[in-house]
Amino acid sequence: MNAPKPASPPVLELEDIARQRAGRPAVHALSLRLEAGQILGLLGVNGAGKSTTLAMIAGALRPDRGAIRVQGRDFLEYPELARQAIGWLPESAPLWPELTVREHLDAHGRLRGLSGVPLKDACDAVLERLELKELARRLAGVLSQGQRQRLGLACALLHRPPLLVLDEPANALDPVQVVALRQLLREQAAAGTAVILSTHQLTEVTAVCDRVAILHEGTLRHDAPLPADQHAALEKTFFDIAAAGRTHAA
Ligand SMILES: Nc1ncnc2c1ncn2[C@@H]1O[C@H](COP(=O)(O)OP(=O)(O)OP(=O)(O)O)[C@@H](O)[C@H]1O
Repeated sequence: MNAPKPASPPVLELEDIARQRAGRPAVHALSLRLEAGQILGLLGVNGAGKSTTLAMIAGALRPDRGAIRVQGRDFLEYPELARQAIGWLPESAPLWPELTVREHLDAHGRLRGLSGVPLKDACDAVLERLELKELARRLAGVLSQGQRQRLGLACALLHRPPLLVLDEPANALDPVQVVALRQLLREQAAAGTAVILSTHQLTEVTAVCDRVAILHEGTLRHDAPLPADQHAALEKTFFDIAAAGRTHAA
């Protein structure tokens, strides 16, 4: 008799992670799991700990405590995983003003082990998908905010990582590009990519996420699937959590 196949580990697993910033807890006792093909929206008021959480997942900030596993492997033991398994869009995409759009993509690809034809094909694919083809030779220093954001997204997608970590991905995008981004994220999820994104916009979450987590004062207060047509219910949950925090802080 065949032995039962072991279930594959979640794409991302956070186990009781915590991080202080400037001597104060920014993220506290945070645990969650993200499976292939899920789009998780991380909501929270300013300072709730969203960017700190995403930076820890991306390997840019080390947690003070807890474990981060990507595809079942401990992230702190295998930091190279960060480059290979994760596509990260930080809050403001760090770009070199004197490099062109294509040079950015080329550099990102090389850092992730791509070269030759696969690198060229990957760059062409994201230039096309993010509508950056016409801008390929333009210097990053003269891009508009929305174009910079699209270049940041292209860098995150380039090496086709199984996990996308996107901090405010709709920032600076015009309404047409916001809709295009939603479509892109749905495509990624349909292909099995797991996505975690932070936003202040409840509409972004209800438009594209199938699960929502709400962080408040560094603590996970809500983590639940998000069925379609749940905007009103999510709005109430979010404001109840935010208002309770205000009463507590007053
Ligand atoms: N570079 C830093 N140095 C010190 N403290 C920081 C730094 N960045 C963030 N913090 C603090 O950590 C806490 C969490 O901030 P974080 O940026 O993670 O929140 P956020 O939910 O992403 O907020 P926002 O929605 O405003 O971007 C806040 O109290 C913030 O002041």
